[in-house]
Amino acid sequence: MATLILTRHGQSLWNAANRFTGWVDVPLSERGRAEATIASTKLRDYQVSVCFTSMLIRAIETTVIILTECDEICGGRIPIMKHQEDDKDWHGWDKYDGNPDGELPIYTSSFLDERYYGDLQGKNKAEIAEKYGAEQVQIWRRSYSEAPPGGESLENTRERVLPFFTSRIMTHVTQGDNVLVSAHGNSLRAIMMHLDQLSPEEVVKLELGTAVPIVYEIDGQGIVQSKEVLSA
Ligand SMILES: O=C(O)[C@@H](CO)OP(=O)(O)O
Repeated sequence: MATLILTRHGQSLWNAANRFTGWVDVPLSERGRAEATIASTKLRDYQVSVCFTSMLIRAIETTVIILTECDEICGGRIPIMKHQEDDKDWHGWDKYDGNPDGELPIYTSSFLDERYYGDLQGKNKAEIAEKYGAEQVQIWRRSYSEAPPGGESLENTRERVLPFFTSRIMTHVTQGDNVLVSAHGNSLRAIMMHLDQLSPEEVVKLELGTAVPIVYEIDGQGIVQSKEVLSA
């Protein structure tokens, strides 16, 4: 049995400004950093041995705050960023003869990035709802297969995220490693759709709070045995 912790990043400066963000690399707000610190406290009784985060700074900041504000979760190891090690362009600059047992790897991957929001990126959500109607905007934001103009649908996001999740992340989980994943509303929705066996109709209602950890216990066959949302 292993623990898989999923967490959406803390509030970003564009979440606070109600702007569509997608792949725009916006950092956490002050509140977002505080939310990540609270998440860290909630996770103090868990120990992880490998972490994954998207390439976007809001997810990376959230991971680092969780691991360093309450370092029990690292089990005495030092967290080290491992940037795109799978990438053919990775040039190995962070290679050194260290002590891997004393380190907690944090793998970054663009497969975990937020849904690409296309032409909506940077636009204010309320202004777009005024222009196109609240119903249309809700469909762009939450439907499974309808993509926002020029962007990715949740279905497209799922096609991008799931192969990485099953090949890289679940491999650790089924071997018994406790894993922390920090990502985004829509990339995590895709993962949770798979873990919770949600239909396209059911996933429409799934909303994730900023920096709220979701803790799964998963057996060696990859079957979910329990799920707990560590909300306030
Ligand atoms: O703007 C975004 O990238 C996302 C997450 O903040 O928004 P939404 O909730 O509309 O998917």
